Amino acid sequence: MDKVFIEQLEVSTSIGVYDWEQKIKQKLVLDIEMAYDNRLAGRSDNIVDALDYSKVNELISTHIESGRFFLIERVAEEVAELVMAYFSVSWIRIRLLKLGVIPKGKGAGVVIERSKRRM
Ligand SMILES: Nc1nc2c(c(=O)[nH]1)N=C([C@H](O)[C@@H](O)CO)CN2
Repeated sequence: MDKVFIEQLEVSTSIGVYDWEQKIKQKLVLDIEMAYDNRLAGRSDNIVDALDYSKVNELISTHIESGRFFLIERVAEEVAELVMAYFSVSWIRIRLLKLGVIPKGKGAGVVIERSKRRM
C-alpha cells in the first residue's frame, strides 16, 4: 500500500482535562500516515495527481490550533475524520504525542488507525 506521511508536526493548542490546562497552550506532536495511490503522481510528476501534504498540514494545523479540547483522543479522532472527509484517503494512522505531561518522560500519547467504510 502506498502512503504519504507527515512527520513530527508540532502544534500548540488548548488541551487538557484540568482547569489550569484550559488557560494555557500546550504542544502536541503528530505523525500521520495516509494511504494514497502514488502511481499516477509518480508518472505525471504533477501536484494535481498527488496527495498534497502541504494542504493536509494546513487543514490539520488550523483545526487543532483554533480548537479547545479536553482529551488527546478527541484531537486524534477529529484529525482522522477531517483528513478522510477532505481528501481521497481511505486509511489513516495517527500517532499523537502530548509533550511534557509525564514527569520523567518526553510525553504521552495515542495511536489510532481509521478506515473509510466502503459503501
Ligand atoms: N488517555 C488520556 N489520559 C489523560 C489525558 C488524555 O487526554 N488522554 N489527559 C490528561 C491530562 O490532561 C494531563 O495531560 C495533564 O497533565 C491525563 N490523562
